[in-house]
Amino acid sequence: MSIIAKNITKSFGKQKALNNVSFTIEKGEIVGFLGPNGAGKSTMMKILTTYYTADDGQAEVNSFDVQDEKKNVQKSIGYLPEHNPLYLDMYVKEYLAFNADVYKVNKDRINTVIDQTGLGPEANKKIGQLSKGYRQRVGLAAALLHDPEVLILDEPTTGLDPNQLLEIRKLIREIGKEKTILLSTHIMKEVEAVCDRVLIINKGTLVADKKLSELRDGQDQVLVVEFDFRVEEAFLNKLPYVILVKNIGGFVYEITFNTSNDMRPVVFDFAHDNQLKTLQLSRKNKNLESLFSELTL
Ligand SMILES: Nc1ncnc2c1ncn2[C@@H]1O[C@H](COP(=O)(O)OP(=O)(O)OP(=O)(O)O)[C@@H](O)[C@H]1O
Repeated sequence: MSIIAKNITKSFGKQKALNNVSFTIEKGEIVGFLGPNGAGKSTMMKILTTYYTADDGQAEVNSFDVQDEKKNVQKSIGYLPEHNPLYLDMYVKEYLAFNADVYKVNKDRINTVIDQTGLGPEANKKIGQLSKGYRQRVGLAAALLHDPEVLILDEPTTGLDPNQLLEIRKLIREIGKEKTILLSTHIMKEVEAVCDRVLIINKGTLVADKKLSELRDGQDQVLVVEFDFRVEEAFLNKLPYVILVKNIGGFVYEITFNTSNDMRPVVFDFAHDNQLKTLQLSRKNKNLESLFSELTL
């Protein structure tokens, strides 16, 4: 297991930033840490990176305890903080060499991480001359210098334009082939584009831990059906695989089925056989967006 968090609690004065949060992340996973502003994402990341100490609970990175084996945890982690602190007057290579000194990393690694993050064309410029997207690449390159097993990225695409955003996401996916990645964001599309799994946190509490594939191919299927006449809900309950029928106004019903078979033709035939006309029939899948708003509103 690359990351283990067990019952982590952390308060700032009266403000409980994290309340009994537990999760595990396996080697090689790319996990999105999703939550509204102030949910506790950065606090959790800072505990994992040893910047903060939890009030309660225990955490491990790469089998090292974040409290008792800080040095080993730091060696195992590459961290890109939310406000990536770069020295704008330094040249890219100079900055990476400076970091290599701090981490006592062989200078050969500089060219490797420059290649890995696609920084080549900009490597001889001053950081201050780079676009925000390239500055993020510098941050990623610095985080990768000591070849850590785990990358912790705090909102890595904030402030990037749509093209840079796609490029950085692609890069993260590429890096994720070799590393375990935990990245925080409040952009659902980001999680869908990059991650294998999502942890949703709200007001310091973990409210969901789901594989993206489960969300995509989930068993529950929700259909929104509009008939030309009122139908008793008990009548619609006769449909196969039905688990829930809800009238959502007028003659419109939300019907949940527990099957991955497409139920639209079945509902259409059922209506026809019972002298009903189907005015609308659409599939409303439980996607990340609906799950997120259900859990964090
Ligand atoms: N150093 C601190 N001192 C006092 N309160 C803090 C500190 N760090 C975080 N908090 C509070 O803890 C809560 C969680 O903050 P945190 O930064 O972890 O949230 P977040 O999910 O990362 O939010 P955002 O998406 O806005 O970055 C917030 O209410 C925040 O104000």
